[in-house]
Amino acid sequence: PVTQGPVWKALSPQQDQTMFEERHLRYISPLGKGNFGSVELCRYDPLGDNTGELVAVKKLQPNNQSTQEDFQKEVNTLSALHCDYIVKFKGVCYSMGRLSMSLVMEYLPYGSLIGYLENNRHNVNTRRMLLFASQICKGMEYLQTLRYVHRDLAARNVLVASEVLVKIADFGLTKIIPFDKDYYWVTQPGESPIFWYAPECINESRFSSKSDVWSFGVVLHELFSYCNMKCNPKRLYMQEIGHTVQGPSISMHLANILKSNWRLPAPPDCPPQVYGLMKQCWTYNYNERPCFYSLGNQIETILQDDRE
Ligand SMILES: Cc1cnc(Nc2cc(F)c(C3CCN(C)CC3)c(F)c2)nc1Nc1ccc(F)c(N2CCCS2(=O)=O)c1
Repeated sequence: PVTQGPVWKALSPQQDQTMFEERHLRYISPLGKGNFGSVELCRYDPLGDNTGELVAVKKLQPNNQSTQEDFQKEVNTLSALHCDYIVKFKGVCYSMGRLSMSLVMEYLPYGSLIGYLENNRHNVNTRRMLLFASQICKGMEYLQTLRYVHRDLAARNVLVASEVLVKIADFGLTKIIPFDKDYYWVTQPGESPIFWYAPECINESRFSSKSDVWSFGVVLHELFSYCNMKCNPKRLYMQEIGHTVQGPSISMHLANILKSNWRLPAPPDCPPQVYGLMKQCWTYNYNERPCFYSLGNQIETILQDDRE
């Protein structure tokens, strides 16, 4: 007799942990809004007795930028990532009425790194910043091994899970590098965070893990500036470019000052070794930039030295 292979039993909604039924998803409060859509704090409470868990639910804001298809790609991306330093995917919720889908993720109570550092700058010391930096580095190293390019690494997209743990969030712009190349060429650059972009992203829309390394250098700058609005990257670049420059020519001016080797200045009281790391990330030629593995080791070394 022909032996039957394993018969995959279709999971029922209750058994499938990644299916969230809308009727049990209790809205609590808004967490954030942007051109990406909106993120809300909800409690998933199937027992109806408030013992359910808190979750962060991202709803798609159907507008010209992000389409249902992009959102589906974001869901697929996040559901494939399993790393302590990347926000956890929990599932999806289909609201049948509106035929729309929401992305359900773990809820990180401390919010984005920007708000956290602004509100806690007095009790976050160099060691803690380096701990956060090494966690972001490990998350990015994990992404790189899966051939993902984040393309929007910035302090606003890093969330604080606890006093000693941060996680990378928001994979709305993440792309997978095709198997036969080591970069991703973007055709439709939408709202671009150009002040976190490497030169090759500005000039050729060429994205790779090495351009994520450049953005990591800008995140280090934000970290060691305590995400202070007065010296955030956009402000510092615009001071150098000149506030009279407007619109599309900003990226040309930005590309020029980077070409002439101007870089963001060291944040106040920034340890020289840390500024040295930033400068490595901002090497003009992407082939000469360090990889996340090397950056992680250098951060560990600075943490060791700091301990002695
Ligand atoms: C997945 C996830 C898990 N936990 C959390 N916790 C969280 C907890 C919080 F108290 C806050 C704030 C803290 C400050 N007060 C005033 C309001 C609530 C908060 F903003 C977030 N947020 C998540 N996502 C999320 C939320 C909101 C977002 F704007 C963005 N994004 C931003 C750029 C693209 S983005 O979509 O990544 C992601």
